[in-house]
Amino acid sequence: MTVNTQPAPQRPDPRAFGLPVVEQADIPAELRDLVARVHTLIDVVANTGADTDTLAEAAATIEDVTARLDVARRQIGTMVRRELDDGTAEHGTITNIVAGDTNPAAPPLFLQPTAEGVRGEVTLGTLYQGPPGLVHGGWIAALLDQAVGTASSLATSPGLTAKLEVDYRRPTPLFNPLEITAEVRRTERRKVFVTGRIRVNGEITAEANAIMVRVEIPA
Ligand SMILES: CCCCC/C=C\C/C=C\C/C=C\C/C=C\CCCC(=O)SCCNC(=O)CCNC(=O)[C@H](O)C(C)(C)COP(=O)(O)OP(=O)(O)OC[C@H]1O[C@@H](n2cnc3c(N)ncnc32)[C@H](O)[C@@H]1OP(=O)(O)O
Repeated sequence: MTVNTQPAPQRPDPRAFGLPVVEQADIPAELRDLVARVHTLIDVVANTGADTDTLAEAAATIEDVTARLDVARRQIGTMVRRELDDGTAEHGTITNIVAGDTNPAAPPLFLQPTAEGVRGEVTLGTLYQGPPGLVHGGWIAALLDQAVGTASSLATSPGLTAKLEVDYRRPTPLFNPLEITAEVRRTERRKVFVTGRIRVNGEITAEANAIMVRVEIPA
């Protein structure tokens, strides 16, 4: 059960904001496959030591593929509706940099409701590297922002991050499963106070305290 510190305000339908909504189940398997392959491609490109002929040939091929795909773009702000394990649903932008279904640059981090709030696991490679072998601090903040935002949205209603304070306690390593959790502490009018944590092998490497401000629902 999700923590509800006061009666849940009405959940806005993104269509009330003029945003299109795609059902997660309606995203074609071919697009998911493409996204996964491009995610691998980005990682390979970032780390390649291939010879210059191969690099030039690859660039030409990718230019061609890019032109073939860039024929029809989704509206900015397109949302995806995802069914969650507890039978509820959430909305997020389809290209969200942390969790977007169609974003090849996203890790992606999938969060599910728990008794306390939300929880997810993700393992990051060198695309997310800051110091050698370690996750970039900005990405640590991004993962935590996503977690506190989702916990707040599910427990109350969607909002924007007004404040995100991150304590970096231990280096967060690449290539290790990261456990990401967040829980709502309390609410005050439109403000939602949320704590988020990243753990590696049970040890907290980063902790965030955030204030989400719930968006007003248009009349
Ligand atoms: C917008 C379209 C939404 C569509 C909705 C539909 C569905 C969406 C669903 C999805 C979301 C689901 C999951 C989310 C996943 C990930 C989350 C990522 C989150 C982000 O990546 S998000 C981007 C970064 N984020 C911003 O881009 C915010 C920029 N900012 C502003 O847009 C304004 O600043 C705002 C809106 C924050 C407040 O503005 P405002 O005018 O609405 O409200 P106001 O100023 O009156 O503040 C009200 C009360 O918050 C207090 N307060 C305000 N700021 C504070 C601060 N910094 N520290 C402490 N308290 C603060 C005041 O003191 C007052 O408190 P009090 O009630 O006590 O008076």
